[in-house]
Amino acid sequence: MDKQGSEMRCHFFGYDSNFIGYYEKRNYNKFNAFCLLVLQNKNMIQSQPQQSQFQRRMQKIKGFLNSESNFSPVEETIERKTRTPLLTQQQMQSSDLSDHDTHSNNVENNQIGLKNNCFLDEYTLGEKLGEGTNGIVWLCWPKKDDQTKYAVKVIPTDDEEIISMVKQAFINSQLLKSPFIAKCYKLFIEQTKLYLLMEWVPCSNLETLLKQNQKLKEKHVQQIALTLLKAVKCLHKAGVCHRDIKPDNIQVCTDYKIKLIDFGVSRRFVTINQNTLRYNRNKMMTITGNIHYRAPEIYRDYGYDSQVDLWAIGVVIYQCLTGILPYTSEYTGDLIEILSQREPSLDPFHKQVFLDLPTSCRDFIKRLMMWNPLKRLNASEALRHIWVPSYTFPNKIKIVKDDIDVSKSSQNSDLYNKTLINSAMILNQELANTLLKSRRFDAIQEEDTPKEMNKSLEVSINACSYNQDSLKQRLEQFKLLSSTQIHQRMGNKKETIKYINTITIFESENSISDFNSGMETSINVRNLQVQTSGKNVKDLFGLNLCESQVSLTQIDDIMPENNIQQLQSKQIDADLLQQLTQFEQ
Ligand SMILES: Nc1ncnc2c1ncn2[C@@H]1O[C@H](COP(=O)(O)OP(=O)(O)OP(=O)(O)O)[C@@H](O)[C@H]1O
Repeated sequence: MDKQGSEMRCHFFGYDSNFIGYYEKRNYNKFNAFCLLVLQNKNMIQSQPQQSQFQRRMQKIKGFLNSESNFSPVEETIERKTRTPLLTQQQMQSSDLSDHDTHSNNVENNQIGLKNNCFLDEYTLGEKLGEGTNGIVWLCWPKKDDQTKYAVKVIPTDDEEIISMVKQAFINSQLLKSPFIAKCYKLFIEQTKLYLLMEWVPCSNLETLLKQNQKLKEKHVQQIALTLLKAVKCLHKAGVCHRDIKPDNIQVCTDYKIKLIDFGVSRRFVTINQNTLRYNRNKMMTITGNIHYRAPEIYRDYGYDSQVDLWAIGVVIYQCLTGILPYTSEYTGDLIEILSQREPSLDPFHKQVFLDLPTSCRDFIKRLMMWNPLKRLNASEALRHIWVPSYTFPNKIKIVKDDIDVSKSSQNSDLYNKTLINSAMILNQELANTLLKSRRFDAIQEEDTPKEMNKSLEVSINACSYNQDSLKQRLEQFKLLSSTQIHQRMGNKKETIKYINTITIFESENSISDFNSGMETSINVRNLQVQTSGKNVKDLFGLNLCESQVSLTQIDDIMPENNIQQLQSKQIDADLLQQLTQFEQ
């Protein structure tokens, strides 16, 4: 294609029913310039299979046009007020990450929008909605239809680097379809200003809410967490990392459902190798985002991935529930030093405001704020955590209904039961998930393992009487043991894996036999049975098998003694019973 014979890369830009457009990349000193060429009549590709194969490849490439190198400024010959093509949502919808063939209808719809009009020719500006570091956000509406309201972010700039970043952010936003992410409709790039036309989210910002109330009610935070996680799940599925999750970027509606805004520093971490057309997951290196919400791995040399968004969610939830940030310091340098350390800083989890939170909630936050991103929950896993309201109990975990003696349950504390069940569920789920996940890492070990070991874990609940210390100890053992096993497996070590088959919590009016010791225990002793498939596990508190202590969720205060006594007289609650009966397979 290059008449001078110099090497040029050719980039697909778009096509309509007749033509296919390309960018050619040329080097002008340090800038890469692109020429838009309408090169080829599509009909020149004769055979039908060839044409559809070509179109498939083009669709894929088009989806990855937005890598920084590909989206360099376009030198336009057409004289117009806007300097670059106005990118419409319709056009960008074609940036499909899927491997499947796209319907030709979609293809026909994707047209390049070269518009001559200015934003202010088409829209009227209304009141100011907010202000960020990059620009001011205004309410606006089309001149032709003043009933439809939008938000527009006006960014005063002619800096090519910023323009490129905003384009990147805009394109990233086009990949996302979630009710919990504010939509971006159009981007106008003018001589000295950018106009980003967005969905107007007529509600408060989380930052403002926190300033007004300091902290929020748990049930409201649960709703925020649920919708935020759903937004982030969608984001990550599309291969986009937000990288700036913080209260300012979370709009909270009256029902506490959120809309995520501001994709200013978002990044595509999934790209395609244009030669092989295979997906690559890329590590990110740039230190970005608000310092208080930055994950520790952002400061490491080896790069980070989308798990940084989960850390940020952990910090946001911590802040919403306690009214304080987990890591603070008078000097930014000190904060960076804390986060740069290899060893985790557990200070936030020892603060009284944190310890006052319910166990399942603390467990959730700790799992989101794991120092090691590999041990941190991802968005899908976090959505399955018991603390998140839409959590549906996985049918793999079985609780035997007959084991629940309702007549005796009135003596129990429903809260206490919930705590136990929750903890057991979380542990079992964690183990089950890890077993599933780890199968691909250690397939050979799986073969050596008896088949039934891969089956789901079983939880049976009997009515219980207990001794808190004994229970706590047992639960700790189970927790540590399961964590140990998990990390043993994740590390793909060769040690024999000992599985935990059953965890049983039971209560009896009569004396009961302790499974592990075989000792008889008295009436008011509550027991937790932990049955392992192997012999007694020698290194029960095998911290040395784990990469770091922080991987072990601390069960430090299941329930204070006086609370238990207080709650023992309460009836088991109807919801709990219903939940339990749902477990039946
Ligand atoms: N779609 C929207 N609907 C309603 N209000 C919005 C919308 N987008 C932004 N805002 C308001 O404008 C404020 C600033 O927006 P935004 O965070 O996008 O700006 P920014 O320059 O990227 O800020 P920063 O980079 O400092 O986070 C927000 O905190 C929010 O209150």
